[in-house]
Amino acid sequence: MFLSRRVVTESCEFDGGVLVDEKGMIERILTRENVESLLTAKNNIKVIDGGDLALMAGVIDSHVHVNEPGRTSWEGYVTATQAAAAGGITTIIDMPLNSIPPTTTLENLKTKIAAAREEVFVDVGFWGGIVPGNEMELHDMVRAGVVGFKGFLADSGVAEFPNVHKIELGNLFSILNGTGTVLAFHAELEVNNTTTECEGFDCSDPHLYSTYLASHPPEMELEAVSLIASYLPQSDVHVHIVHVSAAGVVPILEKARLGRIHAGNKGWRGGVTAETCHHYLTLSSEQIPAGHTEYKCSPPIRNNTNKEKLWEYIKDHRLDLIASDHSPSVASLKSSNFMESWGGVSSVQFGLSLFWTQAKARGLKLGDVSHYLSAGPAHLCGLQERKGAIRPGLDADLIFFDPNASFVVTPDVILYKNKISPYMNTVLNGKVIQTYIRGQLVYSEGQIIGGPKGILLLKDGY
Ligand SMILES: NC(=O)N[C@H]1NC(=O)NC1=O
Ligand SMILES: [Zn+2]
Ligand SMILES: [Zn+2]
Repeated sequence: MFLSRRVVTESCEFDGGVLVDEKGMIERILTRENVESLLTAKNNIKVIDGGDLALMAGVIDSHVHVNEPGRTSWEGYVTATQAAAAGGITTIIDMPLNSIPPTTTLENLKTKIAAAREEVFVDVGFWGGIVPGNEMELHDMVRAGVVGFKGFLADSGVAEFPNVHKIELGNLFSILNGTGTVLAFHAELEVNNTTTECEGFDCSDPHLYSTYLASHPPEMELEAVSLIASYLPQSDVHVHIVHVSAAGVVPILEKARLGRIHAGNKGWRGGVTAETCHHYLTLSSEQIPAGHTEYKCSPPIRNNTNKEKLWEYIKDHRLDLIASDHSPSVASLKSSNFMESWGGVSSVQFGLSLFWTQAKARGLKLGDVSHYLSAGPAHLCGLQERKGAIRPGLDADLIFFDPNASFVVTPDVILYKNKISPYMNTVLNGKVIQTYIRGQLVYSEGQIIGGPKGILLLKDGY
């Protein structure tokens, strides 16, 4: 039995307890009064009392690049999942690219599974990847239990994961129709001579962030999302836009969602959703110093006005979930040159505190955290009957969180492999005190507890 003066759900907070069964599932939610009478009636119930700490559903980070096997000097299952546990994340979903092989065939998925098994400290699910020519693999990967597929519309940054071409989109949508899977897009499309290289525009100083920002204008996102939206009327596939940076994407998606709802789509959010990431909600282009490529990601971090617009959409429930897009690399790929450096921000460990720091300052509540960081990603990944909330029948993936504590991001608190961060030496509000997966303690006050207890979220037999 977990006790707290502040049990948090999406819709309310109360003084009470969460009773967990021997399989690690939530059996009952109790008010303090009912806790007292149950404990009086039964004296063999083990009690874990968090006192005034908030008891919340564990975070689900649906967008993490683990990179194992193949680029394990960048990240790996042990370090990524330990960092996740320390950050109050109880499930991550591994992105299909940057590992070698990428998760683009059933065989490759099995290679990933073999690398991950026995190594994970939180539960791990998998995205499959879409590249030109792997259409025949998609149904097999759905049967194995991938949560969905991610494809790019522009260069992915790694050679073994080429992007999908416009001409292939129609076929892709029809192949996935009726499978119930999710089709997620990295939505950037090269427009008006934009390129990721120093071609076609003034690139005199590649050490300035403004040079990189100018090479990835909002139109790249808007055009990509408009193109994807044009396929929605003929399809029932759940479409998800990952890492939205340009706020203008949101109204385009809403129009597409409305169209689908009018056409009778009964799926979650009309089968059209979008996420944004902690870096777009915390950082702005104005503050990025020359040469500091730990801030480089794609799509890029935009200006403060854009950031505040994203927050407006969050307050109005016009975005669906928030993820980290933890995409680390070795330090040697993060030089002072924005045009050449690896694009990816490392943050898997800090998402909850990053979000809470900003959300609290804007008057949001812990229930909003559970909505965007737990329930939303659970829904996207088809895990809503298993994870993402404090509700009877779900896994007891729980955290004790101190919303009033703060800490400084320093190399010694970072558990992911390459200790690079745009948040280095900054103060974050809200501290994860303990993390439990399926009722078992995996992290407590700075320490990982015991060996890997995570499982892989796949269909039976995989
Ligand atoms: N290849 C890769 O991980 N790219 C990621 N990095 C990033 O900043 N956005 C991405 O999609
Ligand atoms: Zn991406
Ligand atoms: Zn990514």
